Amino acid sequence: MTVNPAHTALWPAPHASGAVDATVHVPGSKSVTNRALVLAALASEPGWLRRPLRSRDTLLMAGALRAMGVGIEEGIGPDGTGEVWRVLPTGLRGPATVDVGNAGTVMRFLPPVATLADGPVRFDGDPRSYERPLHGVIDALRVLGARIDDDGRGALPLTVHGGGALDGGPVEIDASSSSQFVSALLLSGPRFNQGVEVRHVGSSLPSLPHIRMTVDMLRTVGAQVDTPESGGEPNVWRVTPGALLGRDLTIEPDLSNAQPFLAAALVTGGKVVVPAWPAHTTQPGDRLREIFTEMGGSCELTEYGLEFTGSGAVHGIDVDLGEVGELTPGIAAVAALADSPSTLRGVAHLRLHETDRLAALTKEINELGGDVTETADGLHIRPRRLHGGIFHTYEDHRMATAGAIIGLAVEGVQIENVATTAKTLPDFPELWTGMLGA
Ligand SMILES: O=C(O)C1=C[C@@H](OP(=O)(O)O)[C@@H](O)[C@H](O)C1
Ligand SMILES: C=C(OP(=O)(O)O)C(=O)O
Repeated sequence: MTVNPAHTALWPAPHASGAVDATVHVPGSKSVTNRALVLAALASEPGWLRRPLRSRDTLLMAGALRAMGVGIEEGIGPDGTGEVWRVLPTGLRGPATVDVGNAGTVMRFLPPVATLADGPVRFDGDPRSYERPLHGVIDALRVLGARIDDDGRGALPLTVHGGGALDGGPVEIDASSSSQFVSALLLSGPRFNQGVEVRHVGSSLPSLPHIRMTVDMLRTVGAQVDTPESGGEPNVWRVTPGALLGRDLTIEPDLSNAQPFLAAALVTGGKVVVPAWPAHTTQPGDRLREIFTEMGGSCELTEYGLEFTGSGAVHGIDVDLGEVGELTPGIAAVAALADSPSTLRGVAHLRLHETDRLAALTKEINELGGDVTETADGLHIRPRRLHGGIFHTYEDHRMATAGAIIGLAVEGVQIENVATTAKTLPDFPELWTGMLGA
């Protein structure tokens, strides 16, 4: 077996010698970019994405759509203000091969798209992608009329035998392991002959803001969507069949990727400004304004962006993160440095994310001298004096950024495979050292 040297490399996490004071331009949102790509590919006319995120997950999405015949031209905007991608939809083609990497958005959002292709589309990905839940999408698509070959586990790898169209209609799913099952079916829903009606029948449903993001973006491209919030039944989303418009969309900064930078202000008692923080957004990262304020900071949202200031004190928190699970690693890192214990709840489904995030956070923080225990649905974190050591990342971008947060306050932390941040934030090491003025 060959070992990728990048995966074993150790990155000395910079220690902050004082309060940070920086403006950090955070690249575009992964979740918005990948939804925008899918919707543009399904539209009946060309569309544009301004300031898309260029990272492993979004390049995998673009590559997969290209493999199915979609034109995606990458260029620079006429005003020189950043990247613009022009998406030229076509009749979707098979045979095609899709590499999903370890991108939840690619492995879940694209099998429904592939049912519309005129031939087989083979899906494969990183070893971890075989373990991540996909049954909600596979089973639902079969009910809606699709032919899918998998190995019987309801997971990757698989082949969707696109027939050029899909009946669609009503379907029940259990999306308690991932909100992305619901988003996946809704995003392609307008292109199914009968649209789609998704009824979630599971015990809980994580990441609701991400489902709202899907609904909002569908409506922006002209789809008609009925939701529990618009007066419909609880846990039922209905998408009417119809053509989608090509739009000119500007992608918001990734607020979940803003997290480590805001955390830096919090743990060093400094100040970080994130320009272009949206006044209204469905991104879960917007909840950081409230969560990090409760943990000791304060913030001001202006037309320019978000200014977040640490007070010098960091407090523990008792919080249900079920709606904003992807914020858990960064919150756990801050909680390990706080002046009181924390309980993070509602995130059992994180065991099936990029890695088992609850186990990984527990192990890595404890190996630096911490006192973290796993609960059935989260973590108990009792802050202790931490020491340096290797912080393993398990090919999880948010483990790497969590380790960097701890490294600000604890000397001698080394992050193994910081390059794994390329999943959603390839510039992380440069942005981090830039913030610290190094
Ligand atoms: O739809 C999306 O863009 C996402 C939904 C969430 O997934 P889960 O509901 O599987 O947690 C989130 O954690 C992931 O980072 C992005
Ligand atoms: C869970 C995450 O990613 P994915 O889209 O692969 O599910 C994440 O980014 O925290």
